[in-house]
Amino acid sequence: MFELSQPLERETIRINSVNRSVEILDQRALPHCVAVLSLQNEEQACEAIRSMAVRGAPLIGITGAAAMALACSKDSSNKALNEAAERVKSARPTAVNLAWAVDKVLQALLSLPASQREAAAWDSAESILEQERRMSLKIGKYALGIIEALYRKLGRPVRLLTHCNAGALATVGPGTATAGFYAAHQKGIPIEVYADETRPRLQGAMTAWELCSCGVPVSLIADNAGGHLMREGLIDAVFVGADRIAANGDTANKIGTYLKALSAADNNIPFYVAAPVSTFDASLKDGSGIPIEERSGDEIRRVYGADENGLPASVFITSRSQKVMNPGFDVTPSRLITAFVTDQGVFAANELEEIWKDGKDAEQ
Ligand SMILES: CSC[C@H]1O[C@H](OP(=O)(O)O)[C@H](O)[C@@H]1O
Repeated sequence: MFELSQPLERETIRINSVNRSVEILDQRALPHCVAVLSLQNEEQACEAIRSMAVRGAPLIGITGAAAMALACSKDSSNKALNEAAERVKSARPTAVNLAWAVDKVLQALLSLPASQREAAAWDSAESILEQERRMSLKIGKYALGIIEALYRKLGRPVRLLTHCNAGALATVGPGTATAGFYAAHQKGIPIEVYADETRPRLQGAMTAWELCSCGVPVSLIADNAGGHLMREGLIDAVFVGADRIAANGDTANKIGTYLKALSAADNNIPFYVAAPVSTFDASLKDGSGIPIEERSGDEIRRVYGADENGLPASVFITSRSQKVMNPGFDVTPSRLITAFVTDQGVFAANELEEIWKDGKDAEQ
């Protein structure tokens, strides 16, 4: 069993620019089975993103950058790099981090002579990994301020709800939505986390697993229980991640996030979106333009887990021909979001232009 002694850091992906290798933690069978996959080429990296062997907006961005390095090692011509960029960006459409990272690497390479491109591609991928790790840690610092203020006000453990996995498993640091949870726990501020299981891929079970492995008190709940807990006064704040945030603050995140935001608003509970600047998309004025990924219907028809021997297994919970719909994300309007906790500070929706006035890559 893979034991987490501390938030995963650089364990979800390893990029080695010396031996030109990429290894990922295969998340498809977590927490039952832990496997590390070596990605040998761009195609394998794209499949890892499509199949959600790697998942989480920042992490798929980093994996996209690694895919570009693998592609460049094979063929560093303009044509090959541009074609690879389009293939990688199409692996999953909603998280803007993927396109941001791929385009960042592509633009860096096209400005160089072919002889310098391979080394630069691997350096760029490693640099993006390190940048996302620093962003995750900074988000934790700002989120800690919010949680600590709640603790001082309440004088008891702070009860926090989160949806999906915007944790260490979705980044290369202590996560985005969970970054403040880890920071508060490490500072000795008592918290109790409630993690939505998050049908259909049940990423929330991974949130519970990673938090529990680090000693953070966490309860896994059915998605439909979140509103009830809020109405019963059992939740003090909600922290979620994001896949793409439009200029007005409309936020795409895992399906079900919008329902949690509605419940929070109806019960006057603060609702925070935690995300690095790589998740903001200023080119979209609002959330209507955010592409929503439609995933395989089998994710609804089947449940994936482990058999009595701990080996990956799945069972059908519907007829094999059951018609289903499986949108992977929804959009929460900014009016339902209390504030955005970023690596550059905490911003209300009407302050977001502060984030990119110096350019999205304010941190070099
Ligand atoms: C910091 S992870 C952000 C975001 O990504 C997840 O989506 P998926 O598991 O499909 O890759 C989820 O929406 C998280 O909130």
